[in-house]
Amino acid sequence: MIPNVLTVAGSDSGGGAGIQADLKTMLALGVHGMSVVTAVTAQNSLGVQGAWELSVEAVRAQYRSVVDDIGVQAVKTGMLASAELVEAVAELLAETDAPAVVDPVGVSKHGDSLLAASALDSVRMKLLPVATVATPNLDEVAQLTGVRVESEEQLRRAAAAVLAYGPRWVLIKGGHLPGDAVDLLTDGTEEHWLRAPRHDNRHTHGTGCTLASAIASQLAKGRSVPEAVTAAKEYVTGAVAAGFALGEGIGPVDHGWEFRTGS
Ligand SMILES: Nc1ncnc2c1ncn2[C@@H]1O[C@H](COP(=O)(O)OP(=O)(O)OP(=O)(O)O)[C@@H](O)[C@H]1O
Ligand SMILES: Cc1ncc(COP(=O)(O)O)c(N)n1
Repeated sequence: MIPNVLTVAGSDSGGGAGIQADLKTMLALGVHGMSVVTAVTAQNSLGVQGAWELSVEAVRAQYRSVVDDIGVQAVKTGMLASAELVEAVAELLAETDAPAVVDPVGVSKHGDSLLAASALDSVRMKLLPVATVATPNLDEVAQLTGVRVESEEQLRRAAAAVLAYGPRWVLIKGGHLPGDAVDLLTDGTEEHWLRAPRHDNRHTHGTGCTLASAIASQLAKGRSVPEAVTAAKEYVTGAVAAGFALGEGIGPVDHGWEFRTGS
């Protein structure tokens, strides 16, 4: 049986991040991808030119249509835009019997805000507690916990601060630190350091979305959290290495890099 994976996220018209990145990743990893659109963005390699969020009613209806009939083996969340949407999605996740990968998307790679400042408390108190794995980057860690990370050793402190809000596991993404691309996965007991060479490629639009939906895809296939994150890290590292020079600015990672190898 092919597992079903649901992404709850924003649309990126440029196709590098958000819903589009998630569905491409799911196809590449052999699962059936489905989507709940939370917001529509006008976006390209230069930045976000506009964003329009959907109503709570529209988000709930999409979610229920998928879950009630088709069923899901894992859910991934990305851009949720507002406190109302964060709270509605947290409630839906709490009712769903499947692992949830929560990417607490705050700002785009260009610095455009994708989450209202007034939603941060809802992320902390409602969304993080229902996450199987939360995957903040260093800016999101600082926004949510006040912990600033400037070196690998400080990733531990960041992880503890996020775990205090209740996710089962946290993956702190160190992609914005200099040197190797090092992430720390921990549940407060076990620690897994995921290290990959940094690819000197500016086409990294969508790395976070790609990693989180790859984790959800692997969890849906029945892998444990450490196994899923290890496989997802390999996939995103290959996608960054292959990144596309599309547009005038930051191009996307190549979600289909494995199909193109050797062609
Ligand atoms: N230049 C790079 N080379 C290799 N791996 C990278 C590079 N940049 C980021 N990564 C890896 O990509 C994954 C996503 O990390 P990153 O810190 O970029 O997340 P993010 O900021 O949430 O992404 P996004 O900006 O797409 O939201 C991590 O596993 C990180 O280590
Ligand atoms: C709809 C949407 N979701 C998420 C991101 C984050 O991705 P990035 O930080 O690579 O711009 C984005 N830019 N757009």
